[in-house]
Amino acid sequence: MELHVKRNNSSGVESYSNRARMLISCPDGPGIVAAVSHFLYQHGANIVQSDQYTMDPDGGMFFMRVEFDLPELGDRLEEIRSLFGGVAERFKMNWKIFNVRHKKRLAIFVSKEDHCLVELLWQWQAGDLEADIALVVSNHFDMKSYVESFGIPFHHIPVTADTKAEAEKRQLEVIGDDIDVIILARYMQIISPSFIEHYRHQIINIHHSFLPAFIGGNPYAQAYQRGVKIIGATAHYVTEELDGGPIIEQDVQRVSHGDDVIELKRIGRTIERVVLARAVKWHIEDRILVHQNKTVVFK
Ligand SMILES: Nc1nc2c(c(=O)[nH]1)N[C@@H](CN(C=O)c1ccc(C(=O)N[C@@H](CCC(=O)O)C(=O)O)cc1)CN2
Repeated sequence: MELHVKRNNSSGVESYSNRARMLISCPDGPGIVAAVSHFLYQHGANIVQSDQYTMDPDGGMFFMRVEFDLPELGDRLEEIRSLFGGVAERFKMNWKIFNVRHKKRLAIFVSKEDHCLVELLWQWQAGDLEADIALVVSNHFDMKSYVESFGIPFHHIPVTADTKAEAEKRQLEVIGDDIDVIILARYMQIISPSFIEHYRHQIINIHHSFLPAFIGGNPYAQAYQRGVKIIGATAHYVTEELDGGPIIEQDVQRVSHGDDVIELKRIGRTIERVVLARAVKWHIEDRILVHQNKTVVFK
């Protein structure tokens, strides 16, 4: 079987050897940007990008994303994190600092539909996804040979209503402890609350409708019955509320009365794969902050 040789999978990460990203959310107030930028200046960092947003300025929330270069980052990151704790405490911040060189590790879950998985594999192979696809998990064998042709481990873990708890236990075992994000690429199983608790806001699903329309199963059939003139897809973080998690990205496409369910699904597949890939890329690039059940996405 021909192995899909990775082209240009460097993704440029090597050229960012001292690049870090910081994500911050906290109660809004004066002086936050000054405190963060002063702290970074004090410790020899050079800010290369900075974005911020205030939700409901009167006593609302403040969100910030900063990219910066810091000499000897690898050796100094833990010290910087420890020192920043004082600033964070002063402003009651939730915050994270990421070393860009540490590529995120993805686990992709898939059932039988291939288009979203294929899109992610193509983008990864082309070097457009700055991450490592550590493994693919599926409750069916359909995608095994295709996944393994990329040199990626494929784990078949069957799931039934009666075996879901055991199956999820096995899934957690094969995932291990160093997966940063799980992508449900048309994985057609409801994830349990206990599994979600392990990976809060680290599981991204693609729902094949323009949420909140047509929640649950068979959204294209629902759309056809409703006689819609637009269909869409929604990428969201998975929560206990089915298809109700924080929305990351959406897109739509016009349709007409002459498009039956098969045609709606065909048109929808292109939307789904593009929307999911955008959401995964933004998560990998640390562009997404979640507050209550909404996201702030610094593009
Ligand atoms: N806890 C959550 N789990 C999942 C979510 C979510 O938002 N929260 N999104 C779904 C994806 N999905 C629609 O996009 C979806 C998938 C599966 C089902 C469903 O009813 N599955 C049945 C089994 C069906 C089968 O075996 O073929 C089930 O799990 O009992 C509804 C919606 C992914 N999971």
